[in-house]
Amino acid sequence: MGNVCPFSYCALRLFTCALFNFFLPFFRRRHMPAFFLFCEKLTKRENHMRKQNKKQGNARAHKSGPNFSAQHLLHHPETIRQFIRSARLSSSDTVLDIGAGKGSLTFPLADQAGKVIAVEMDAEFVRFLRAKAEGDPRIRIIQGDIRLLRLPKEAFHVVANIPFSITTPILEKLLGPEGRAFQRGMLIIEKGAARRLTQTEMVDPRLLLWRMHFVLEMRSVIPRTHFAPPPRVDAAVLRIERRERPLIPIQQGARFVGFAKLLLREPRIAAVHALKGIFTPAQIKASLKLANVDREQTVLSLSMEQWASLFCSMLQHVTPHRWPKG
Ligand SMILES: C[S@@+](CC[C@H](N)C(=O)[O-])C[C@H]1O[C@@H](n2cnc3c(N)ncnc32)[C@H](O)[C@@H]1O
Repeated sequence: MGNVCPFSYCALRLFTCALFNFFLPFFRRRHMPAFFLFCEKLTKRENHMRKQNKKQGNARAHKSGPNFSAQHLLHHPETIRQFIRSARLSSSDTVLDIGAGKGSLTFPLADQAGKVIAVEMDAEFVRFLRAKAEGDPRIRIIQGDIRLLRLPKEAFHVVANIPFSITTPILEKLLGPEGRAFQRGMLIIEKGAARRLTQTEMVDPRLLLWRMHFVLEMRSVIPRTHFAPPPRVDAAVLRIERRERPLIPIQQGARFVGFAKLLLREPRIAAVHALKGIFTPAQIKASLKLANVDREQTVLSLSMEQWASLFCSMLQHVTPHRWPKG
């Protein structure tokens, strides 16, 4: 600024200021509405595109099924070997591999069992499996959703690394009335789920019912790094074995659930109090004695055998109109 005359500098500033103030209202009136309209249009367009993308995403998810993300393939050779060995299969066994993926279990299973039925929902995996199993009479590959398929009618075992996200529907199918021919299972599931299913204190009537007919046991933990891609959490092996003699009659399942639901409304109170709504005082005394239940023992701490004994006492001694509804 050294050689600029201060007078001309001030005059220039005044002139530009006046020019700006003169044209600004004009610009506002003429161009700003257009500018705002343009911005509004842009935002609308962006919102529209966002909605479209969301719709397409949903459609894709729907088409491929909600569980397609559950593709954690087991790739650790030693874990696979141990897992299959622990299933104790013989050449006369039929094995169901639920969610066969690329067959990391299917093919080694065929070397142990007489027949392997591999179920897989992903068309690409199915193509891969069919090509690899071509000409092998021991392996049958079924493409479909396990939840919608019929289970075998003849005795079968399940040895599988199942899609974790549908653990409950798979168990419902195997351990419920549909799984009449299901004998034994070795299932790889989420570690947390394996813990919940095998803990001694239970508040879920349906789980109690399953355990009237099956023994559930958590075996080894499988680190998440043994899968590709690794799941969020570690997995564990759940062993399921049908009891030689069910603790309650098979056909009384719904009634047992009703009984368990009523008692489990307050799982922390003593069973002697929980039973008051069903049994008379004399019946309570006799049933507790027969089931070997202490007067202070809570509902939560009842063993499987005690549950079964109390339920059977109800069937035997209580008039049906007092039985809790399922
Ligand atoms: C955890 S991966 C196990 C794959 C393979 N058994 C292994 O251990 O490498 C589960 C598999 O189940 C398949 N799957 C997911 N939902 C399914 C369903 N509803 N019915 C059948 N297969 C399903 C997935 O495509 C995936 O291949």
